[in-house]
Amino acid sequence: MSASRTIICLLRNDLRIHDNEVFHFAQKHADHIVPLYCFDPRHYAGTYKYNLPKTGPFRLRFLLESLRDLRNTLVKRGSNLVVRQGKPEEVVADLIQQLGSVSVVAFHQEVTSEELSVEKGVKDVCARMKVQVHTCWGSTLYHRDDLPFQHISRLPDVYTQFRKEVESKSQVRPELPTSDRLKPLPGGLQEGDIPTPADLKQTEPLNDPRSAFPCGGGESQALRRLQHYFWDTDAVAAYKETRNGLVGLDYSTKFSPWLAVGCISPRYIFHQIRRYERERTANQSTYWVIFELLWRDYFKFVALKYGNRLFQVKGLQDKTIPWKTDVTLFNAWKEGRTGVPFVDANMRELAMTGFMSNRGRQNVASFLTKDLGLDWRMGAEYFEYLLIDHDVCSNYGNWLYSAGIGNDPRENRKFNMVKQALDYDSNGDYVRLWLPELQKIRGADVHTPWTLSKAALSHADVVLGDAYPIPVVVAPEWSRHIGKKQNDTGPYPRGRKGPSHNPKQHRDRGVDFYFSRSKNL
Ligand SMILES: Cc1cc2nc3c(=O)[nH]c(=O)nc-3n(C[C@H](O)[C@H](O)[C@H](O)COP(=O)(O)OP(=O)(O)OC[C@H]3O[C@@H](n4cnc5c(N)ncnc54)[C@H](O)[C@@H]3O)c2cc1C
Ligand SMILES: Nc1ncnc2c1ncn2[C@@H]1O[C@H](COP(=O)(O)OP(=O)(O)OP(=O)(O)O)[C@@H](O)[C@H]1O
Repeated sequence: MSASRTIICLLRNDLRIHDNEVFHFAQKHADHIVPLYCFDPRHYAGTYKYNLPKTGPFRLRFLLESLRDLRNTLVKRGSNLVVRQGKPEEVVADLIQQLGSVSVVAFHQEVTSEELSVEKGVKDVCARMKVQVHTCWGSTLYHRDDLPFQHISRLPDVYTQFRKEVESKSQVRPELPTSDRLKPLPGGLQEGDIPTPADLKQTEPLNDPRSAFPCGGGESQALRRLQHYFWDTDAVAAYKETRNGLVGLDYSTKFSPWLAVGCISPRYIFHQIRRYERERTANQSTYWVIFELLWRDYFKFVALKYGNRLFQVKGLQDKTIPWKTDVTLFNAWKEGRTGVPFVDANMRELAMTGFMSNRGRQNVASFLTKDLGLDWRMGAEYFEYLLIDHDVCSNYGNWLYSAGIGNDPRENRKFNMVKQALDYDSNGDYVRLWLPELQKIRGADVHTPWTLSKAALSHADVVLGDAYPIPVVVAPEWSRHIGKKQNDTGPYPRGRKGPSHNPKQHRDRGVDFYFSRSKNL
């Protein structure tokens, strides 16, 4: 009789049992399976350039919930989650030594250099200890091996070209089946405790009732979210119309935090969409979820193509831009105190909840890079710290795109903060939700407090430069939109003539007002 074979499944961003190739492989080839998660101390150190904490409180809480959920699921299926604190390459070496029966270490491959160096470390240990390594690919909709490009260096630099090629030439693979019972742990192995935030010297975040992402981590929650968004409410059938929303849970899928740690498989989402299209309705909205998931794929493949250039100041285009590193401006941006309400509301939402809409992210990124001229990596690292859904490729890829040194073929694209605010928060409700100090400014005037007269401000109990800042910058192009699309009369009661109805007057007064006050900055 051959000796018992144990396979260690090293889990990282694949915290699920559905459509999980690592488990699928181990179930086929092992007598015993060790599902292993390591709390890698490097994830709790500082970010690369600006030394911000690498894992913030919202993401940590979400991760701990995801691990507890995975452990429950594994226990129900006759297994358990083994948890250790330490570098994966060292933990794996200890386990191989301790168990004596390990034949293979299996894991999903990642694409960026920190993760690749962990993989190299694990491979080196395995080679030394004569244990095989089995690697899988499982984080994208389209499998890396199914891309229609001869080599990753041929990946198009423009998303639309990539999308058209994969959509016409590649197929999304079927999901892998999941076993009802998993092969057990080897005897005598301690599962280990899932740490608390305090064990990792982190704090427990508050629950803000305004959060657009009031959900918990874990595969069960992810599957429930899809059930809700697709099957219970049909919200997916209106996704394209609602996806640019700012308030509430259902304006977009909110799959991103679960996707980031692998609680849900993109292939599973894809096949559920196809089923929904067959059984309920197929429209632009159902397609658009796939369109957005393809952006996520694209940034992973971009990271494969460009390696560490994803993190470098000159970006993918090797462009030298004289970025500033002004800490006062950076702090104003971080804290939501730039004096530009649409930016500040988004930044405060992020700080209070770990989430921000896609519309918000595009705007605050454009503001940081184009209006403030700050090093894009300051923004990317701050997002890395705080975002509940941080995904290294999507985050750095989108930041490069916003900074104009990534995959955007258009030159000098810059968002107009006032136009964006008026288009996407036309009545100012989003801004008032996050900036209570501006609550009494009615309607869309809340987007441009610096253009209001002293009387209007005083009527709304706002003193600029005191409770709310004077803008740190006012871009000339904003004035084109001031006074437009206002559904309300601003801080004036209805029927009384307010100051904001004549765009020209408003513009002139706004600019004068700002520049007269700006001397005090
Ligand atoms: C500066 C900046 C930083 C970002 N950082 C991240 C990040 O760290 N992690 C992350 O998952 N997304 C990031 N995004 C992309 C996007 O904002 C989020 O994926 C989206 O807001 C998540 O909400 P949702 O799941 O409801 O998205 P939906 O609108 O429902 O989209 C469905 C899915 O498509 C994918 N997707 C949508 N838009 C994008 C995009 N622009 N790029 C890549 N994938 C996309 C996501 O997986 C998302 O869950 C960033 C965008 C910007 C502009
Ligand atoms: N998953 C990740 N998340 C965040 N940052 C990452 C990730 N992977 C890599 N990086 C960062 O990006 C950096 C890449 O930048 P850079 O090319 O300058 O590093 P390098 O290749 O180590 O060279 P150098 O020695 O010049 O710093 C890495 O050192 C790492 O800190």
